[in-house]
Parts: sequence; structure tokens; C-alpha cells
Amino acid sequence: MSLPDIATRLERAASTATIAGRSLLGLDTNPVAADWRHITKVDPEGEKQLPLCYPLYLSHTSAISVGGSRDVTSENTAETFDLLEFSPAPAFHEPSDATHVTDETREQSTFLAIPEVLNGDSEALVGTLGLGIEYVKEDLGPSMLADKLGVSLDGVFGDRIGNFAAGYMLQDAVFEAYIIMNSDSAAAREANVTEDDLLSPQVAKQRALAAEHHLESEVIYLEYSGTYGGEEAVDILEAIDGATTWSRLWYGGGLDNRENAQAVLDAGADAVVVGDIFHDIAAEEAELFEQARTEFDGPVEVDAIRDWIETTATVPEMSATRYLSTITDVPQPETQALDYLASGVSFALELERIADRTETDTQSAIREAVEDETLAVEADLAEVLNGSNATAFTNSVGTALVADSQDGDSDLPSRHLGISL
Ligand SMILES: CC(C)=CCC/C(C)=C/CC/C(C)=C/CC/C(C)=C/COP(=O)(O)OP(=O)(O)O
Ligand SMILES: O=P(O)(O)OC[C@@H](O)CO
Repeated sequence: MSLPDIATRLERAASTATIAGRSLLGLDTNPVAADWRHITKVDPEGEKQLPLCYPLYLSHTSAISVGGSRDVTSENTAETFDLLEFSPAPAFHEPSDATHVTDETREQSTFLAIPEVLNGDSEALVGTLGLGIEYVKEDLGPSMLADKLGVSLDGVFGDRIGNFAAGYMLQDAVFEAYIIMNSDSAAAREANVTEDDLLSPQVAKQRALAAEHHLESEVIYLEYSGTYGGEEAVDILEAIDGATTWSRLWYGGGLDNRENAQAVLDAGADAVVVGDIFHDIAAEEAELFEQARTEFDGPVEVDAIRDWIETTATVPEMSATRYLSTITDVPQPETQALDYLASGVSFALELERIADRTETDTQSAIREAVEDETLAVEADLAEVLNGSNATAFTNSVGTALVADSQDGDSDLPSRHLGISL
């Protein structure tokens, strides 16, 4: 038997074993964790910002998806991952274009999640993917290796390296088969999904079966981006959940309270994906801080800030409470939201005092001033970040915000945070 014959037989045997493992033995070989119930989608575009104490909020989510369909670049993606170094939950990369993927983002993300749209045009199913693979094979792969080895590779060897890089990246990637059901959304426009492409539960189930058995998509993603799908979404989830076994089933779009999150989980979603309501916390927190800086003059206890927020704002209706409500195992979202908002405002007020003292200092002098301060928020952060990470977080974020207020440079991109001093 020739070498190619042996390779063919081995490949066939391996794929038969895979199918038998999944279907006959019910083995869960899907690399996407089965116990993820809640994904927070963090968009790197400039207008979508993070609350100051984002590690506190993110300590309750299962994982973070970094990506978005508009105004995303490799730079703002890498900056978002820099901030998420301080996330208690793992972060993965969901690019909407292959050029958002760099050596840096590969190292910073747990895995690469590649969208494919089951009810859009062929561009959104395989076109962008083909373009992406070409980019990895011909540009990214060879340049990553050339950087590491210090020599540039071309000719037959360069081509093989490119093929290897593309194969390796895809082997490692997770595929998300999207069914986009809100035709009036950026994702729908991106994928050319129109009213005519919206699916009935029966057809959605058939496409999901094709995704599980033919595309081997690790995730089937029912997407209502920006709006809640209600009864229609529940019917589609029930139809897909009853038919598929190996792929994870995720729902995203318009979730902003416990009832709608619970409804889609009850309908069979393995996890809910939440985006807008998380970013909304940043603007709310910034507004509270603007009010607090005129309300409080001089050092103030966190308890006093908490009491003040309770009387100034309607906490049950705030985005912080709504976001935490979508995480069904957070027992008291409102109490938790009040604590986290108070931590954010307290941290910002303390940094404002440091900024007043250190006007026109260098970055290292600012860092020293932040390090010397005992910040009340550190104890809260120590509960969700391991080891010395809480101190590293307050020092890095604190230095960045103070330096930014003095138009100085900093290592961390503070423009992604809602608060500025
Ligand atoms: C091979 C490599 C390295 C990358 C491939 C990159 C690919 C194929 C990207 C596919 C992009 C695609 C088909 C996008 C369609 C639209 C979509 C599903 C977008 C995801 O939605 P969000 O970006 O989360 O939506 P919002 O911005 O509306 O929240
Ligand atoms: O922003 P929202 O509406 O929460 O949707 C989340 C996600 O499904 C978007 O891709």
C-alpha cells in the first residue's frame, strides 16, 4: 500500500471514530465549554465603552466575545484585549474581518471564533472565510513566522508554511453558524440578510442540522442583535434544540432582564449572549461620576457613595442591574449593581484627587503616586481577581486615567473606558 493510500485509510478511520463517538456514544468532544451559560460581547469600536470596574461585572459571566461588525480594527481589538488581561473570565476573538487577527490577538484570546451565516448570501457563508484563509496563507502566517524566525520565507517553502499556518489556525478555531433573524441590524446588513431570508422554526432546524453534521459548527447562534426575539425565538430555539446534540446553541439579541434571559435558556439555549446592556453601564457610571464630583468634596467612604446612589438614581432600572439580571445565577442583581456602581464612583473620585495633586507629572511619577495610595476599591477587586492582579489592575487603570487627564501617555488604552477624569 502506498503512503497516500495509508493516509487516506487513516483519515477515514479517524472520521468514522469521530462520528461514532459523537452520535453513538454521545461523547462531548465540542471544545466550547458545555457549562457556559452567559457570554458578554465586548465591541472594540470607540463608542462602545467599558465601565471602570469592569472586572467586577465580568466576574459573573462565563466568557467574553471580543468583536463587532462596524468600525473594528486590529488596533482597537488588541487594545480591548489589553484591558481584558484583567478579566476574571476567558476572552475569545470573534473577528468580522480576517485583518483584525494579529499575532498579538492570537496570544491574547482563548480561541478564535469564526462566524458563518446560514441565511445570508454566499459571501457571508464562505466568501469572507475564503478571503480570510487567503490572507492567513499569503500574509499573516508567513509574516508571523518571519518575525519569529527573523528570516523571510518565499517560494515553495513559503507556500507550505502559509498552508500550514492557515490549516493550523482553522484547526484551532471554533465556527459559529449564525441564523440572523433581525433584518434591521448591522449583522444582517453585513451578511445581506433581508426580510425574505428570515426562517421558520422548521427551516432553521434543517439549517442547524446542516451546520452540525456538514459544517461541524461548534456553535449554532440564533442572532436577533439589538432586539429581543420573543415567542418566535423561543419556537426556533425549541426546534433546533430538539434536533441537534453536539453543537452548542447560543441566543443573542436584546436581552436586558431575568425574564427574557431565562425564557431563551428554558427554550433550549445553552448560553445567552449579551452586548448592548453591558456597554450601557459605562455611560451610566460616567454620568453618576459627573454628579458625584460636584456632590462630594474631599475623601468619602464607599458606604456614603452607595447611600447617595440609592437616593439619586433608580437602581432597579439601571443598566448595571439589568446586565447582572441576565446572569441567572446572580441572586440579587440590584444589590450587586449598587455595590459595583459605588466601587466605580469611589475609584474615580480617588483618582481625581491624585490627578489634582500630580498635575503635569511624568507617567512614572503618576504611577508612583497611584501605587502609594491605598485605594478602597482594591479589596472588592481582590475578591474577583487572583493574587496581585487587583493591585496591578488599580495601578494600571489608575495611571492610564490620570495620565490621560493630563494629556500624557499611558500603557493602557483608557479611551475604551466610559469615565474620564
Ligand atoms: C480566517 C480568519 C482568520 C478569519 C475569518 C473572518 C471571517 C470569516 C469573518 C466573517 C464575518 C461575517 C460573515 C460577518 C457576518 C455578520 C456577523 C455574524 C457579525 C457578528 O455580529 P456582531 O458583530 O456581533 O453584531 P453587532 O455588531 O450587530 O453586535
Ligand atoms: O447587543 P445585544 O442586543 O445584547 O446582542 C448581543 C449579540 O447577539 C450581538 O451580536
